[in-house]
Amino acid sequence: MVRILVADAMSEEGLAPLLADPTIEVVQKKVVDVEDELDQFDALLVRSATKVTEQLLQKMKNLKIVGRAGVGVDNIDVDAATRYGVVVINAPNGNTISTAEHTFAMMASLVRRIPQAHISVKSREWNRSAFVGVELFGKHLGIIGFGRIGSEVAKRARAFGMHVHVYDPFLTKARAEKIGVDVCTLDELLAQADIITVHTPLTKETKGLLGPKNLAKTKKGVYLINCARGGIIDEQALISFLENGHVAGVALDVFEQEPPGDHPLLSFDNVIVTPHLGASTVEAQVNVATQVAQEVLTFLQGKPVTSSINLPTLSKDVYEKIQAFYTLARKMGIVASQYMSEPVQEIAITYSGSVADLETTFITRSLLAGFLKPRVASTVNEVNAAMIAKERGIAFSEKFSANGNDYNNSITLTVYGENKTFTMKGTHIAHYGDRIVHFNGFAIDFAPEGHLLYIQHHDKPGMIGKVGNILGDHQVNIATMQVGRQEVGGKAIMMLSLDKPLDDTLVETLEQISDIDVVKKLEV
Ligand SMILES: NC(=O)c1ccc[n+]([C@@H]2O[C@H](COP(=O)([O-])OP(=O)(O)OC[C@H]3O[C@@H](n4cnc5c(N)ncnc54)[C@H](O)[C@@H]3O)[C@@H](O)[C@H]2O)c1
Ligand SMILES: O=C(O)[C@H](O)COP(=O)(O)O
Repeated sequence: MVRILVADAMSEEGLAPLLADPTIEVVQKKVVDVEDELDQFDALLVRSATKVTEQLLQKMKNLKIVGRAGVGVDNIDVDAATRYGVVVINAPNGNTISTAEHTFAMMASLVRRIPQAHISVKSREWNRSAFVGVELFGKHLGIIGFGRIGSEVAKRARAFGMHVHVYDPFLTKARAEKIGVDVCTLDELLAQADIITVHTPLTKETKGLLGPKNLAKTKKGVYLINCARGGIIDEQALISFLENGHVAGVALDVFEQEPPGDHPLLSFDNVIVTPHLGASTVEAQVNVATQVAQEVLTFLQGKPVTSSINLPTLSKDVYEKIQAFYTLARKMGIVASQYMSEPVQEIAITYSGSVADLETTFITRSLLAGFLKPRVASTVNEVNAAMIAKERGIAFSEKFSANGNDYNNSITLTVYGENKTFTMKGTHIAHYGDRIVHFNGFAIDFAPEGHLLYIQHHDKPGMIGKVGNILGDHQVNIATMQVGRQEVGGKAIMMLSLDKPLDDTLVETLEQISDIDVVKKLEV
């Protein structure tokens, strides 16, 4: 039974596919209420309230995936999740419209002083002259961060007859032209805008982006809005610019610390606030919960997820094309790691023929995960394989060749160890399966699966018989056997597939046969 912890409030309608699955148990409780069972969950679903820290990840030993029902993953230690091999997914566009609409609601409320007027009337006052606002029509709106939400805000601003200026260092000219906005520098935006709204993620670069220096470049009487992340507008600087009257008003949905407690900003009459409500609509919550529930289900069924933060993203089509090579690569990694039972410095992978045209990042990660699995105690998978390889000083590279060299497709793996180099080549043949066609300098043809026994020997009559007799005497049945040699009387190999794993003592017995140089058990 798969167990999923839903740690923040989420739409039941969105979670329906998980709740309806009889193989899944969904527990809707806060982390503190399931402290004793944390190691029993396979998946964790959160919004922004639950902090997915390294400590929590350590406790959730069985965790495979974290689903964020929303956009921002700043409450999740993605690096730690990656190290632990935990996939992190989000629902990047389910709440875009709601947040853009909330931004607009805040903008209109801010310039027309609706929250203040509302409180006044509720206090039985009727003071019309105290609440004279300004129009949005004809005003210059500066949008910092022109992604999903920023661009939806722009569409609405244009409908209101506003002039829209956009600053986003990663915005391509083509996209800006398509949407028809004025793209400018940050300084130009700060100088022109009557109202500034921020829609960036909170990063090293955007933290304090509107701080003392940049706020000083804004027009006197500017209005500011933050429905993105607390800290993009520096709260201390904001207090100074409100106190000196430079900033006419501020609308905040987010804070550096949430909840903000008794924050000085809350004392200003011209600061209007909501408790992180951008995504809090029925529609957005159904959207984001549906997106993560579907993705988690897909992931638990062993299929590729499309909105992962720490995995290469694959469409279903691409996944179907790479699936066979993904499996072949994994097996090649497992075999190579066991054959090269020594420190390794570099792994070079060459994709040839049809596989060279595919998205190989995932295939490479699969190979690395296979290679590292026997060498590391912790979980290793596609999520953290590249990171673990780097941590262990194992460089890896990919090369591509259109020519499949006698095969429609092939993957050649070269492993550079401290004392030797090992090469193998594999191919996937439709309706036949995975085959290893070159192994350690020998042409051969075997399926990389089950209990394999590799023997390198001198090409002499009777070698097969000697090996066969010993295995037979110990009740080890040989399922298949492939042989190869470099030249008559030279070095030769046997690759046996056995019906059960071999004891180490038997390996030692085989090593003692004269003219046998190498014996390796390979378990795939
Ligand atoms: N208040 C809420 O409830 C709520 C809801 C949803 C999203 N959000 C937040 O809104 C923000 C935007 O979300 P989105 O879905 O539009 O994200 P997005 O990734 O689509 O857009 C972010 C944009 O910011 C730009 N950007 C990055 N660094 C920048 C910088 N230094 N200067 C200027 N632009 C920069 C990026 O190029 C990108 O275009 C995020 O912080 C998200 O967490 C808040
Ligand atoms: O990043 C987001 O998606 C928003 O901040 C929404 O957060 P919430 O799911 O906690 O409302």
